[in-house]
Amino acid sequence: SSTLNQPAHKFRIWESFTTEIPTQEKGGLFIKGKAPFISFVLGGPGSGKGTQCEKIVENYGFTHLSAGDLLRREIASNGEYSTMILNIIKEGKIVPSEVTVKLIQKEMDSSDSLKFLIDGFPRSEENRIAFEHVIGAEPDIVLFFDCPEEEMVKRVLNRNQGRVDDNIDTIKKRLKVFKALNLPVINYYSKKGKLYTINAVGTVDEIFEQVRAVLAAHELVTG
Ligand SMILES: Nc1ncnc2c1ncn2[C@@H]1O[C@H](COP(=O)(O)OP(=O)(O)O)[C@@H](O)[C@H]1O
Ligand SMILES: O=c1ccn([C@@H]2O[C@H](COP(=O)(O)OP(=O)(O)O)[C@@H](O)[C@H]2O)c(=O)[nH]1
Ligand SMILES: [Mg+2]
Repeated sequence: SSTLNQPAHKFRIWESFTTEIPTQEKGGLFIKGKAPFISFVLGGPGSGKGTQCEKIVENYGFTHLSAGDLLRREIASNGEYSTMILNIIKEGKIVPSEVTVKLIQKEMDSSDSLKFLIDGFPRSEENRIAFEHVIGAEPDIVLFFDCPEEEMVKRVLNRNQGRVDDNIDTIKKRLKVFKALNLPVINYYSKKGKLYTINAVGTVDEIFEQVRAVLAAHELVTG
């Protein structure tokens, strides 16, 4: 489709105007001749991002990158940033963009996928800008799971995955951070005409029908 060709087309134009070798960070995906479709998946804590991403993967074969999962994997690896990341997650704050974008970049660069779901990122305008600079791409669409706070709190407290941040104190902090830092990102994509708001209340299947409609409009449901 024309959407899928767009980034590659842009890159070829850019390439013809410069003799410089692109930096390793910038546009790595395009250097490999790939022009993947990228969807960011946003919504407050417990809004159902991860659950719906799993459904999208099952049905349409996207590659799912959960920023939170990548950070939790990094904690478990006991690397140089493990303690720092753990402390930030416990406080419901946002890990420095440098760390998160690097983890996402590593996954994207080592994948041959042409369809990525980036779940729970960008969580701030700083995150968003860092992604644009480092990856050299913007999302094609942004799915926003819109859910009332009481419902999000209820779901997170029932999640039962042993997460250090699924307690009432941290949830309150995360909701504040969501409103202060993530809503501006959502507004940004709304103004750009890339935002698709999904009513995140209802059964998992009811919500997935709305997601399906958005993906169908982008011709992403065939393979
Ligand atoms: N539509 C839904 N109705 C009720 N519970 C849900 C729904 N979707 C997800 N959940 C549950 O709510 C919790 C949070 O969902 P999750 O997908 O982890 O959200 P997020 O990734 O946005 O934090 C999980 O325990 C999940 O099973
Ligand atoms: O890009 C990201 C994604 C997650 N987080 C941290 O990881 C936590 C859990 O994120 P996740 O997306 O897993 O939570 P969810 O919204 O799915 O409940 C967040 O509260 C943040 O502290 C972060 O700093 N940057
Ligand atoms: Mg999640």
